Amino acid sequence: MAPIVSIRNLTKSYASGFEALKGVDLDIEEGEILALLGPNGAGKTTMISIICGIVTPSGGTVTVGGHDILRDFRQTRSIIGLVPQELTLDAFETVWNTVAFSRGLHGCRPDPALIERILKDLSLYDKKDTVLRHLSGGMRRRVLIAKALSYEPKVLFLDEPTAGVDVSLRKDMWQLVERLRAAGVTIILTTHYIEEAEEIADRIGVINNGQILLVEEKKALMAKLGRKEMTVELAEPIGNIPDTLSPFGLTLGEAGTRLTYEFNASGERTGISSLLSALSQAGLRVKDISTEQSSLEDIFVELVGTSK
Ligand SMILES: Nc1ncnc2c1ncn2[C@@H]1O[C@H](COP(=O)(O)OP(=O)(O)OP(=O)(O)O)[C@@H](O)[C@H]1O
Repeated sequence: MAPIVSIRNLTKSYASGFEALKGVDLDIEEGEILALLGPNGAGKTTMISIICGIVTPSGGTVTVGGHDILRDFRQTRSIIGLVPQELTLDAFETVWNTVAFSRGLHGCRPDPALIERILKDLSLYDKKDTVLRHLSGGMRRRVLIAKALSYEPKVLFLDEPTAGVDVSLRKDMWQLVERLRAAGVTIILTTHYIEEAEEIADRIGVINNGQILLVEEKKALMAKLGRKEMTVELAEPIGNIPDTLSPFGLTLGEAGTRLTYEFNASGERTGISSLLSALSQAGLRVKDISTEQSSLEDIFVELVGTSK
């Protein structure tokens, strides 16, 4: 199946001469959830803004649903929803009118039943007649999402949807993203919460200094780059690691009772059983064993750190 969003050699230089995007290539598949991770200033918002028609690209092409974002901007914008980072809402309008008006703006027929469902899904229905300036920041963020959903986009961009929101709203948001995916919506989100990407994304893209460092299935990424560590607690301390254990590349902790073994969790052989028998042959008694896997956060920090 052709990708729903296809980005080729996308560049952006701002008027200041700053190169925010330096030749980005990216395909986004229909129905997937892609999380874009990157430090502040990496170029995430610039990329999303270009796809949504808010910023003009300096070079390259982007198609959405097979349509060019510049030539066929009406078609592409009608299938894209954007929940921006900044809260841009009319403070004196009611929740209902804001959301219903957004649907009209996108040329869709009025559909009060749909608006009602969206507001209920976002726990906003009891606030439907409240003017926006009387809502909390978290509620206003929900209104931004309701606005973007009001015209039933096929592709939804969420630019840091949970920045500054409380834990319960974050969990609600994750559930909503799941429901939208089940309904076939493609979702691209940027986030600084790596835990969020780990929780909901199918694929992870890492962007830094205007370049995509990698795009990979979350599970494959964790398996490929994730290292596992096994810690062995010895019953009695040792001064040195016996020579017979040297092939395992162990490190000995300060107290002489903790041995650490690093292994590749996705490899055919982890070497754990041979290590355990070598320990017993060396006459070392094992008190406890634990393993730890590197998280997406460790992987991200390492990737961005080495690309500087
Ligand atoms: N209008 C502009 N004029 C000049 N430079 C800009 C403009 N907008 C953004 N930039 C610069 O482009 C770079 C990328 O910004 P962008 O907002 O795309 O990053 P981001 O990855 O979304 O960051 P954050 O995580 O902080 O939102 C930054 O260095 C920013 O200062």
